[in-house]
Amino acid sequence: MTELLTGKEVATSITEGLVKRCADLKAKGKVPTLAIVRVGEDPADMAYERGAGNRAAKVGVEVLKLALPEDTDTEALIKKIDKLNADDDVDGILVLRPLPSHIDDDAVRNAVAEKKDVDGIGDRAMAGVYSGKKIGYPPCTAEACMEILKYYGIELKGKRAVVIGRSLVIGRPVAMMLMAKHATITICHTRTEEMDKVAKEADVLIAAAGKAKAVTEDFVKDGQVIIDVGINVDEEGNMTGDVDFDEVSKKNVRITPVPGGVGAVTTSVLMKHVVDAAERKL
Ligand SMILES: Nc1nc(=O)c2c([nH]1)NC[C@@H]1CN(c3ccc(C(=O)N[C@@H](CCC(=O)O)C(=O)O)cc3)C=[N+]21
Repeated sequence: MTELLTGKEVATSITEGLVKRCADLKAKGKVPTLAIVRVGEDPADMAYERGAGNRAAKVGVEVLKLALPEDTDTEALIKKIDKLNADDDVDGILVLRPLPSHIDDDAVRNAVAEKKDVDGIGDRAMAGVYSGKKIGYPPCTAEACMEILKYYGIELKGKRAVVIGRSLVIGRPVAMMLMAKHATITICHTRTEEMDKVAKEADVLIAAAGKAKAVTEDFVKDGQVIIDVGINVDEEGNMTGDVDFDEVSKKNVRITPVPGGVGAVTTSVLMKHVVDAAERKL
């Protein structure tokens, strides 16, 4: 039987303390504020913006939305970010990515002030994840995966974790965070041979391929825990993960749904980072 590892209760447990912390901040004259910067109208970005907005409203975080046209250039985007860096009211900055290909992603990533980099996109934040030092914030999605595993009491020590995807946004950082919890990690990517066989050896499988239905029945075995990080939006606007859910759920696995899984937790982790950043200012 398939068991769903739903994000809702994980999200609730993360946001529980945040409402009071926000109220306390406001009593001291500080309104915790997140700026969301979006370039273009990618449906995954829009979904995140919507999800984050809803979560922020529940917690008491103020959201400032900045929507820029698809043809915005690197210089103009960095100028906007610099303004937010200098704005004392803004505690956290989330730049939705991937950015359009004409924009210099490296320059933008590192333009966000370290103390406002609540999604850990800058090199300094990444160094923190890789060295295990507390520098900045880890990427929210990677932390969301770890929160789900923790909430459901899934043992990592000595276990085999296979991550599908090597992106800076999720694949690499989540692998480091799994290793920090003493899992033995394998990272698969587009050039991996016999990926299905590698994936099948996992006790915990993290699907972050960035492709709908990339993980089929052949990738999974009974007893596996599957964390589906994918946010794919089809022509009809329906959101699906990277796992072929209908096929995979025939097996005896524990799996996160999409929507209602990792994404739902990501927005809560984001709010936690914003509240942390706001408190550090006082
Ligand atoms: N710098 C950056 N970091 C990201 O983590 C990032 C990004 N850019 N760009 C876009 C993608 C996509 N993404 C989502 C996260 C949560 C939901 C989410 O809240 N989903 C709800 C449904 C929300 C709704 O549809 O209203 C759910 O899964 O239950 C959706 C999408 C993060 N991403």
